[in-house]
Amino acid sequence: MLHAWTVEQIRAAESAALARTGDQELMRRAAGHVAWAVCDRLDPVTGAEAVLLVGAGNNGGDALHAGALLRRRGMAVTAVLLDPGRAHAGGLAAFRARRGRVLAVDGAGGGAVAGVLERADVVVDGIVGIGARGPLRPDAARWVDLVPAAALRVAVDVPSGLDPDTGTHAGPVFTADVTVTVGGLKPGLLLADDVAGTVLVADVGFAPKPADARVEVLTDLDVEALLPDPRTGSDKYTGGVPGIVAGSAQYPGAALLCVGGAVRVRPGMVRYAGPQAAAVVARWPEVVAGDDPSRAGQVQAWVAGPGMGTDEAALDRLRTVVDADAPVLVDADGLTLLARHPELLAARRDRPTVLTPHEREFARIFPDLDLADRLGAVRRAAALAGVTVLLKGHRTLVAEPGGTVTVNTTGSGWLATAGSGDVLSGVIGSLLAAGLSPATAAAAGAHLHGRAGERAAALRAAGAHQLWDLLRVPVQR
Ligand SMILES: NC(=O)C1=CN([C@@H]2O[C@H](COP(=O)(O)OP(=O)(O)OC[C@H]3O[C@@H](n4cnc5c(N)ncnc54)[C@H](O)[C@@H]3O)[C@@H](O)[C@H]2O)[C@@H](O)CC1
Ligand SMILES: Nc1ncnc2c1ncn2[C@@H]1O[C@H](COP(=O)(O)OP(=O)(O)O)[C@@H](O)[C@H]1O
Ligand SMILES: [K+]
Repeated sequence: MLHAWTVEQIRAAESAALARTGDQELMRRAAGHVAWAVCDRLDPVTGAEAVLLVGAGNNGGDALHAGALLRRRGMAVTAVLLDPGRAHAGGLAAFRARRGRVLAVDGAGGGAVAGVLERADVVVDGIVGIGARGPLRPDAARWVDLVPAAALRVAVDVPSGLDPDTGTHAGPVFTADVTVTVGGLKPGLLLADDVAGTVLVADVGFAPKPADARVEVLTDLDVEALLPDPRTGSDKYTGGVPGIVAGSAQYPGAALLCVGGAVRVRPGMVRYAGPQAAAVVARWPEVVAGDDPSRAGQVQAWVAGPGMGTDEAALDRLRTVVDADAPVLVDADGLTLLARHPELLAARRDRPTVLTPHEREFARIFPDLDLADRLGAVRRAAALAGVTVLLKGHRTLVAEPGGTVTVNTTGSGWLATAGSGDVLSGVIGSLLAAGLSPATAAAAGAHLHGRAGERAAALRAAGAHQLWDLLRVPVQR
């Protein structure tokens, strides 16, 4: 498992290390990682031109020390000092000692900066790191806007303009190919991967405690360990029995897609209870199907919602599963019904429950929560409703009422296809039935679904039903 920490937590861990090791040494270590990230991506290194955007804090100090190292590798390096009087003294001395070129934006050098940036092979962003307050100020933002897209763009610690805690950016932001982040991951880097690029964690000798992290990422190995395959002595019930309430005359395909997700994640038994029983069995002969969830027999977790419609019959089925003792996942039309009947959601408070909205569905159920900050919104939603909330999107987030959020980092745009969410809810239903906790089932399901989406992209396999075959492909080691 990977962990991410807030700025406050990073600062607390850093201050202990500062007392032990001293800030110059930490900075030199951070700079070493930045220089390595640059050299590893350039060919040839010697003779390449780098520009450092240097702010007034220690983030600029990291960049200047990195610039000194790049000079040693034979690069032409120019440091652009955005606040020349306050540039980090130790960093500037190290950089000058290596005969780096310095331009001050408030002096004669200001006019030359645009030209230097235009020619750069590499731009290192040391404008601000975790000391940033609010959106980039205009005097810094103007240089970010001039960074050429063709250059290798390397951010030190955090891309300037990006809020490290939330991944939001209200104004201009340094768009990085690589972010070398110091001491530990920050949540914003996970959420705004389009801004942070590849994230490398620079180990400089301190790290906050994993147990303190409130943001996590599952890895392939974590998920694989959660999915034990059948063993000698297993029977069809030991893997858990999911029950699926999905599909309608209007959306028959949703029943097949959702059931398919459930069947293909774990063997065992899947039940179906809805108006598409005949079609489900025709496609999935292993499924035990009927039309009434109250007469479905033993079910260890219910999934209700994909394409089920929002009429009285759908509402009756939803009431049945909400009243059930088993864990329940509600998706799609089921969420629309919950928004109209908040008493149904209140009835699930503190019981194993997962809601899987996309942003429009989320806004219907939690109209007061601002989705500009998705991490904050999903966390508040879980706390308000007292259930696990999975917010879909390019970065799917899973929040549990205790406040921990799992960020899913697998996936591809090929998942943005009708019915792909139906497959996801079936996958998670199977994992819930297998006994995983709501948050773990949701996060592991999103991870598997995302990997299937990546394989779909590689194979150019269009259509949500293609995901069935791609869900349980063994991890390559
Ligand atoms: N303290 C240390 O010894 C270490 C610090 N490290 C680096 O130091 C950084 C933190 O350093 P600082 O605390 O000095 O803070 P920063 O360097 O991140 O930012 C402070 C500077 O940015 C300016 N600033 C703040 N908000 C701004 C905005 N919205 N627009 C434009 N300018 C803004 C401030 O006026 C100040 O000059 C980390 O991100 C990391 O890169 C690492 O080298 C590890 C060791
Ligand atoms: N651009 C994207 N990148 C990665 N995953 C995406 C993207 N867009 C959507 N997804 C994923 O695809 C799925 C779509 O689900 P949903 O919106 O419920 O669609 P449907 O209702 O048609 O099944 C979700 O798992 C979501 O996270
Ligand atoms: K930065």
